[in-house]
Amino acid sequence: MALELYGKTVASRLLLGTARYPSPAVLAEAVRRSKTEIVTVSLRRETAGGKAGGAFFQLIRELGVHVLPNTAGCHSAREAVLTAKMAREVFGTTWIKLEVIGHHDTLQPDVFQLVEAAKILVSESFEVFPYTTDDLVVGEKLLAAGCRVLMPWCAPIGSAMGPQNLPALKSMRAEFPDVTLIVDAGIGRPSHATTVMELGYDAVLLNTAVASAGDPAAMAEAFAKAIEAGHIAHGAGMLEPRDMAVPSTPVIGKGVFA
Ligand SMILES: CC(=O)[C@@H](O)[C@H](O)COP(=O)(O)O
Repeated sequence: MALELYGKTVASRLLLGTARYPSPAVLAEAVRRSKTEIVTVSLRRETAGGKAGGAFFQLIRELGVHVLPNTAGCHSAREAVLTAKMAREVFGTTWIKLEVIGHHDTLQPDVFQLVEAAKILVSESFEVFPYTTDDLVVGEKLLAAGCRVLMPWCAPIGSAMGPQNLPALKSMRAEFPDVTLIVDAGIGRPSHATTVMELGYDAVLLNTAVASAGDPAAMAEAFAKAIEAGHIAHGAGMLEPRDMAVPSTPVIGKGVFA
């Protein structure tokens, strides 16, 4: 079944970041092979970098996918709101992936500033995708602010560590059964993506694991397949692990050779 995000429907459950690719051509090929329909773009990083600017944004527009601008690099609600407004002008979208970084080493979100920024942006008709921790109370506050999607981390951005707290991700899924939940950040391998999709997550957003792979386009395809596999497996109803062996071959009616 397709994924619905603020009224837009997409078939792919992979959202791809656009930073750190060896070249624009490799980025374009990775997007094609992944079959993603949504890419996230850092307005701040690109405008600050100078060299990319307009040409990079032009490339993104030509990919023919939905653009989810992000506020990467912002450290306060004020900065994030300003960046979101610039992104709305540049990309003509009310979607915004809201990142407000609070900790230098872990890039952990500042959840207080995040909630404040979300309230302001929702009141200004933005459709907010908040990058958050796996904290249930923060999740509730973001939903109360008007977010209809939550994007918990599974590990620090760029760490490739994969899910560090599966019980917390499970609780989040159980607590918010009707909310669209997208794991964002820290995924390192396709198997990590499958694991979170098997928990019933709706989608995965990742960047570094694809962009920094030896062959980013091939890795993008691997992630697309892994995410789809996890999604199908969740819907198919998986067995719970058991302590004891259960014979898979029936013993009734077997021949007796004394
Ligand atoms: C591209 C982007 O938005 C990142 O901030 C995002 O959180 C992805 O994280 P990884 O690079 O760890 O996949």
